[in-house]
Amino acid sequence: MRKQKIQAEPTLPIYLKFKDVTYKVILKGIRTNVEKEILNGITGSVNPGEVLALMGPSGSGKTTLLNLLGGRLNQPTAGGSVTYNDQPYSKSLKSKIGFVTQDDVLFPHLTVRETLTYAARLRLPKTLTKQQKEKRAVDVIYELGLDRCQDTMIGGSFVRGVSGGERKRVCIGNEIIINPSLLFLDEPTSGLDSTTALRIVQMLHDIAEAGKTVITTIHQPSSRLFHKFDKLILLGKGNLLYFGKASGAMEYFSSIGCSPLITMNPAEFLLDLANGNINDVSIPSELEDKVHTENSETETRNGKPSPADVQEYLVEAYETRVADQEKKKLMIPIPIDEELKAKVCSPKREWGASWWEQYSILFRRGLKERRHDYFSWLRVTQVASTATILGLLWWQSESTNPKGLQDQAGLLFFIAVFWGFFPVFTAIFTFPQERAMLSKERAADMYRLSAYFVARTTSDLPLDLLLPVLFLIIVYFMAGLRMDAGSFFLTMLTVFLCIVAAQGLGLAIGATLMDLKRATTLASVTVMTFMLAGGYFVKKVPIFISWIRYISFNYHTYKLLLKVQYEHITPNVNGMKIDGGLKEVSALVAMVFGYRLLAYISLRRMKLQTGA
Ligand SMILES: Nc1ncnc2c1ncn2[C@@H]1O[C@H](COP(=O)(O)OP(=O)(O)OP(=O)(O)O)[C@@H](O)[C@H]1O
Repeated sequence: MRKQKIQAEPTLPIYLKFKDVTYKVILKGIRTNVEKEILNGITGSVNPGEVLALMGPSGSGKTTLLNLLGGRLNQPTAGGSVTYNDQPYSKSLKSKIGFVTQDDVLFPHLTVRETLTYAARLRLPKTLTKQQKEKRAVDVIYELGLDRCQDTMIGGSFVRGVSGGERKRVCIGNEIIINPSLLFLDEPTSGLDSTTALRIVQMLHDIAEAGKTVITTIHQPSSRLFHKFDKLILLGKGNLLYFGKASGAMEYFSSIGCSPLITMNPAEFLLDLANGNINDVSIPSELEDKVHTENSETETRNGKPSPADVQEYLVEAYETRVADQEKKKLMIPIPIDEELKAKVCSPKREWGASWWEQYSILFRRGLKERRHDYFSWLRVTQVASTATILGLLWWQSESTNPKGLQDQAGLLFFIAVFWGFFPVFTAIFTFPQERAMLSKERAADMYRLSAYFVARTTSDLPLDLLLPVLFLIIVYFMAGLRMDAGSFFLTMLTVFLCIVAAQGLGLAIGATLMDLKRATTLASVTVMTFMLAGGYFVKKVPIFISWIRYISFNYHTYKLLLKVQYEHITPNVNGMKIDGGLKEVSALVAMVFGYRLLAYISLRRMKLQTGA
């Protein structure tokens, strides 16, 4: 017999009501800005124990409405009222809301069990012990039927992992682990076969039966699936075409004169109507009359009303027959006492773990996830083959004569450039996936940004060392650089500082520019400028751009490498004075912190942009 289940937070019954919800976006035009109405006066409600489905054609505003109801679109262009137990949205609700987004944002290299355990440890309240949190993750695994794949990696585009349905269930598990009172799901069944989809919707039904409020968008449900929903909202181009019991939808539409002429899946019929497609659908005389009057003027529509006419008719019919009645229903007070009502608006935000716990969980998770990136054969081969080619080109090079010295300095310059370029681009390319995860987890208040940032920086360090060590061992001995332990380790340290500084710059650029193309362009231009100002090609840099040298990690790395290799034999190489070792080290250390700080500020700003 399995032991008693761990209860996360007790379920708080939440009655969600929304009245005349509107939402607009301002589209920037060449001359003037254009306003686009996305939602237009949506009213409805959903109670604990019910599943509300949002249906409508693509682009009808389902996701926008879901985000608004979930408190994820606090824009000034949103209107109307949304209340939770008759109270407005407050930040404390975040710990009671689960939000499953349309895209499955998960770390591909973690197993199902690891994913849910980390989520449990970060999200469950501090009052539970580590063992209790881990037990809760195991309970959720069994609840969702994921026990057979609990040790399988999630997988992604390049890694084979769990199936689409299992992945979706992991995403749902990530949210139900906190026992949310209010659960939002954006298209939880898209891309799944009908049996798996039915299993997921049945699961939502069971979750609601346990006293939770569930709201889900759904694209094209089968008829079996459609009957699992308690309430339904049908949207068409941002307008409300129906709100009420899902089982009463067909009756309502037949009462306004629209019924299927052949046997049809109700969902298919409703979507056809919302699209204005009335093939195989009987239409009311008012709509037919409209066609006759209009056709006598234009003669264009083969005796059928246009989709816009159908829409207009459905919106009007709802407005005149049902809307007022539903708005009145919203005025009825909810059947819970004041104390429970007040619980949704406590101003305190509670973290599931202390700063140190957050840091240590994120550190371990970062190591586990990114070690696959670092140990990928592609990267190891890339670095090892570059090192071998360099070793062969500079095979046992001499530094005892001026010609040999000049050649060898070229190798040092290349090392400074390679380890300046490579980490910037690695950071830019790996960040988009992480950015999606960061936005999602921060929107759910899983951890502090500072804990994430410090964990990310420190978990990268041991991994950052491995590839340069491999690189330097190959190049150093093949090219015959200065043979003593001190010089070898100082060279290593210099390269390491350069990498950490470059990574900070990559992170900062990646977080500032959301678009990968623009980020890589800016990174190329920046690193190229740093490289050119690095003192190899132009010794006397014009005064007005000489400041670039001070922020160029390539320049300081190159100078330090020269100092480590040739200080004992010559005062300058290619006209570049060998001096100021400590100055260069300080500059590199300052850049390590400076670029990281820039990255942190960019991440903070990114947080504001996503509204998280
Ligand atoms: N920030 C925005 N800027 C411009 N247009 C937007 C914005 N947000 C939403 N839209 C537009 O609003 C409409 C509704 O979008 P939404 O994503 O809510 O639709 P949907 O019903 O969920 O569609 P789908 O089923 O395809 O996911 C779309 O036409 C979309 O292009």
